[in-house]
Amino acid sequence: MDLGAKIYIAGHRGLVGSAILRELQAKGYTNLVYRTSAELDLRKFDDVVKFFTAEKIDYVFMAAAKVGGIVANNEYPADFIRDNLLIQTNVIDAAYKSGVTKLLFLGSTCIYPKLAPQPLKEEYLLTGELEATNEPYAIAKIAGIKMCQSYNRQYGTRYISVMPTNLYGPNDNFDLESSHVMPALMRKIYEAKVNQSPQVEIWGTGTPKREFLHADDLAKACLFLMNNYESNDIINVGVGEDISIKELAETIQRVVGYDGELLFNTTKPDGTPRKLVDVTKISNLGWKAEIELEAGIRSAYQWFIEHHVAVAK
Ligand SMILES: NC(=O)C1=CN([C@@H]2O[C@H](COP(=O)(O)OP(=O)(O)OC[C@H]3O[C@@H](n4cnc5c(N)ncnc54)[C@H](OP(=O)(O)O)[C@@H]3O)[C@@H](O)[C@H]2O)C=CC1
Ligand SMILES: C[C@H]1O[C@H](OP(=O)(O)OP(=O)(O)OC[C@H]2O[C@@H](n3cnc4c(=O)[nH]c(N)nc43)[C@H](O)[C@@H]2O)[C@@H](O)[C@@H](O)C1=O
Repeated sequence: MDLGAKIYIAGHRGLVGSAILRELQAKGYTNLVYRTSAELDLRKFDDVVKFFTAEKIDYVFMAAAKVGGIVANNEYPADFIRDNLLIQTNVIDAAYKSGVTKLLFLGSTCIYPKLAPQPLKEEYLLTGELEATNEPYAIAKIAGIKMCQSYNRQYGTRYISVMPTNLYGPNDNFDLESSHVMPALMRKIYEAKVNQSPQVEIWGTGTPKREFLHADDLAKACLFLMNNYESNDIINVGVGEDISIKELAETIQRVVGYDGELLFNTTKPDGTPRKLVDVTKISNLGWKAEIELEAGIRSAYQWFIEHHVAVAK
């Protein structure tokens, strides 16, 4: 991408989109376009086509999606499959119709089979049953991958599909009903400390393992891949290490400074037992994550205190 190329960051206020926007600005890209969902609802095809036609966009980072944690996915499956299919179909098709040079689509590691061998290699896509709690969302993501690949084959486009592991960082969603585990535990453990509660509730058994990548690392990977990756095949982005939810909670307890008891609520779902990604492919291209987990949690927690707690006062 030339520094003056016109770049659209879809979902620029979200966890991933805001990190991509910061990274593009830091690298000197100047011709950046973005819209909030109130300004441009990507579920509305005619509006999306009008936007792409008027803006003459060169590159698209596709970080707009209906996103949520395990319980939100489980309780609102229709919203997750419908909104994601609409958003990604409209953006991919409008990008093609308006002659976009290159597009980066973001999937997720939930596209891999629930019980696939670990670490998850890219070739395991569509080799087994998906995890039930997020199957509709995963099916939408798989449709997005197939749509990019099909447009590349039929129309000669350059659309790449990137599969990040679980993410965290600034502008994450801290709503306890709809968030992922990392922001949820930061908030719950912070509130338990402030309220001097002897216990804090953790969903599930605490035994599932997850891998956590800081959104700033993902943003760097996205720019790297936009500039260096052309294949039709999907590519994983992760750190190559995972920890149990119990270990995650203990790490957050250390960061927050709270030594109460962890109470595991086993009426809540565990989800997939493990989803560690194989990062051999991106490592061989010369990219690796830089932010160590506890340091990343410290900085994300600091962001939470400054933007949520301070604002609420
Ligand atoms: N968070 C994670 O752990 C992971 C995320 N991913 C993927 O990364 C991508 C970004 O996720 P993340 O940043 O976490 O999500 P967020 O929920 O933080 O942000 C999503 C963004 O999408 C925009 N958006 C949602 N609906 C619409 C709509 N109808 N029209 C226009 N814009 C819309 C929102 O815009 P606005 O703010 O203006 O409303 C928001 O900024 C997604 O594709 C997700 O699947 C993959 C793996 C893990
Ligand atoms: C990125 C990925 O994110 C989702 O999958 P997930 O990894 O299962 O999501 P999660 O972060 O919400 O949970 C991870 C683990 O953590 C446990 N857990 C404990 N306590 C809390 C808690 O308080 N909140 C949440 N949300 N989880 C908790 C929870 O029970 C589970 O065992 C997909 O739906 C899909 O969106 C997707 O692709």
